[in-house]
Amino acid sequence: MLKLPWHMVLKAQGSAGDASGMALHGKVALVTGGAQGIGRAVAETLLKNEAKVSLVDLNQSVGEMCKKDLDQQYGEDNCIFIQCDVTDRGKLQEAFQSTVERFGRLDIVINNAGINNEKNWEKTIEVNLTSVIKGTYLALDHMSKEYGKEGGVIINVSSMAAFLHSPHQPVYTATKHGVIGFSRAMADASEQGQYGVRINTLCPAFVDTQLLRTVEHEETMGKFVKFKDEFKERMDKFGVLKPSLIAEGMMRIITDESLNGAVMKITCSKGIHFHTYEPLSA
Ligand SMILES: NC(=O)C1=CN([C@@H]2O[C@H](COP(=O)(O)OP(=O)(O)OC[C@H]3O[C@@H](n4cnc5c(N)ncnc54)[C@H](O)[C@@H]3O)[C@@H](O)[C@H]2O)C=CC1
Ligand SMILES: CC/C=C\C[C@H](O)/C=C/C=C\C=C\C=C\C(=O)[C@@H](O)C/C=C\CCC(=O)O
Repeated sequence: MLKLPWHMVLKAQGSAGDASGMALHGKVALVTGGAQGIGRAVAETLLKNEAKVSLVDLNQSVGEMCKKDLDQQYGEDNCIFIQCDVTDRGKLQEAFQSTVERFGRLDIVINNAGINNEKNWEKTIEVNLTSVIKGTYLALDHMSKEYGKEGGVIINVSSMAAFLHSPHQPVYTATKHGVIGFSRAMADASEQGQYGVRINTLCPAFVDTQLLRTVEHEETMGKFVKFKDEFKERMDKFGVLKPSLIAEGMMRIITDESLNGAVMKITCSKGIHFHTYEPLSA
């Protein structure tokens, strides 16, 4: 397999770039939480690289606006928007099925939808962890060679909160730890079971999206809102990333076929890099 350095192959989002941008022609991606923020950024980069994209999101109005914008930029037949609550197993299953029926295949799944709500912490677990598990299993239903499919790649979105816990978001932090553990275990299962599906995790630091603004509000932070000043100090200290850099990291995971079980970290201080784990000792 010819392996070009990934930056030679892809058009980064938002830049003219002189890369061929043909890397993903004919590929189909499903992005949960794709209507805004990080999900929209990666959807744009996927479309720029000639993939077809299924935007799966709870927010009907924002999702329809996102699709309208992307249609204008990339043509009307290259993305669809499916209104779906990822915590609704049946609806999520239908979203996957509709995507395959519309585009004929599925190659890339990005379980990105997430919330930050310490008041309704059960919902946070449902969206950030349980639905990532559901989305991973549905992705395997449509991509795994164990079911006669052609293989593919899954990106589950965690956070640097899994490496630098904070008193402001204990349950959010727990869900992001869980995403890493589940994804690494599933990557091993995929390798040993010869599913042909690479499963990787992405851990951004602070990113300039709507989610980051929830830290100000009692209705999302509950009693932990009293720690918001410390949280904002931490944001000042570590900096805030652009969604486009997260999209760049995701494209690297998608195009580097050597990556399975990887935990990519993206921070202002170190950019795109990977967490290394000590080998298990007896
Ligand atoms: N913004 C940040 O600082 C960081 C975000 N992340 C993670 O990145 C992912 C994306 O977050 P952002 O783009 O920042 O947030 P965002 O709030 O801008 O976008 C999240 C999208 O997910 C959708 N969504 C929420 N609940 C849903 C549900 N039940 N079903 C379907 N869609 C749903 C929302 O409608 C929204 O369009 C999340 O998993 C988040 O935890 C990780 C590290 C840092
Ligand atoms: C309301 C906002 C919700 C979520 C935002 C996000 O998911 C939370 C992020 C929490 C922590 C971010 C930490 C950022 C750390 C860095 O930028 C590093 O450069 C330095 C810190 C530690 C490095 C630890 C390591 O790399 O293992």
